[in-house]
Amino acid sequence: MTSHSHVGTAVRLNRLSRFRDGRFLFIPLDHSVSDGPIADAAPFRDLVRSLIAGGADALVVHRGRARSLPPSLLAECPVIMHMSASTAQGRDPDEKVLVADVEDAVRLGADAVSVHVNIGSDTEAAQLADLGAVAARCDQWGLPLLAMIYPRGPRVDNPHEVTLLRHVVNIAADLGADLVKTTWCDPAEEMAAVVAGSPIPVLVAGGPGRGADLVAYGQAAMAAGCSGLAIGRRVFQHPQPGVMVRRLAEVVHQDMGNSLTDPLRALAGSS
Ligand SMILES: O=C(CO)COP(=O)(O)O
Ligand SMILES: N[C@@H](CC=O)C(=O)O
Repeated sequence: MTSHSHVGTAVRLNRLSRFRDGRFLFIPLDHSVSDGPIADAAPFRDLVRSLIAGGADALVVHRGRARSLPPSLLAECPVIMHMSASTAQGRDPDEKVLVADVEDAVRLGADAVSVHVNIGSDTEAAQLADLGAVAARCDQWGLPLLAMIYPRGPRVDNPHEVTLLRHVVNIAADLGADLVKTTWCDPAEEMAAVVAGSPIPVLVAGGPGRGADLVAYGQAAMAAGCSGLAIGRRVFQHPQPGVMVRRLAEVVHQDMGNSLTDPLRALAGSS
């Protein structure tokens, strides 16, 4: 497990890993702001139930969305409160702005916060300033910070290029994030160099529907040394999201064999 000088941060980082093995399967559901609704209200609650039952380590949601879910449900799985927003309809969808503060997360009972930064965007400087400010606030509260940091914008030719990805994960670490989520590397074997160059655990995002098998994708990421997966669309758009989470949980927590039976049993009971 990651070492951390702040006890609160270390305790919460442990909670973010269901089996306390330093591996993470996060399911981001923040797309309702960036891209549009994920599901109607009642089906959304059912989706959350199935993701938890399937074995997600934590869910990433915006502040208001978390408040719309039953506290009893939220108590079953750590929540990472997302603090950044932009929409596909905006003048510049790469321009992420802060829409919450760290104290909101504390009031919500969240176990961590996340901030999105697009390196190479026209507003990179403001997003970096936001990341640094949130990192300082997280230090005060002992709350882990997940940086979602991508090469994305008019100055980025290839967002999957290894040198660029090595740079962005180091920016996240240098500015004070505890975990970094970025995009996959192309070719995939070079992801190991991204992980090796990062002083903090690296999680890989899913991206929109791609041809390759998602489980194989997860296996390749873990084999490259990633500490986990943060996969949104390809999980919640799957015909059986709970089943897909279960398969990915087996990939992420591969040494936890028998322990996985608990969420699996819960999944069977909820279907
Ligand atoms: O973390 C993510 C969005 O915040 C990744 O989501 P996707 O897997 O849909 O790209
Ligand atoms: N953080 C994500 C939101 C969902 O897709 C992004 O902007 O890419």
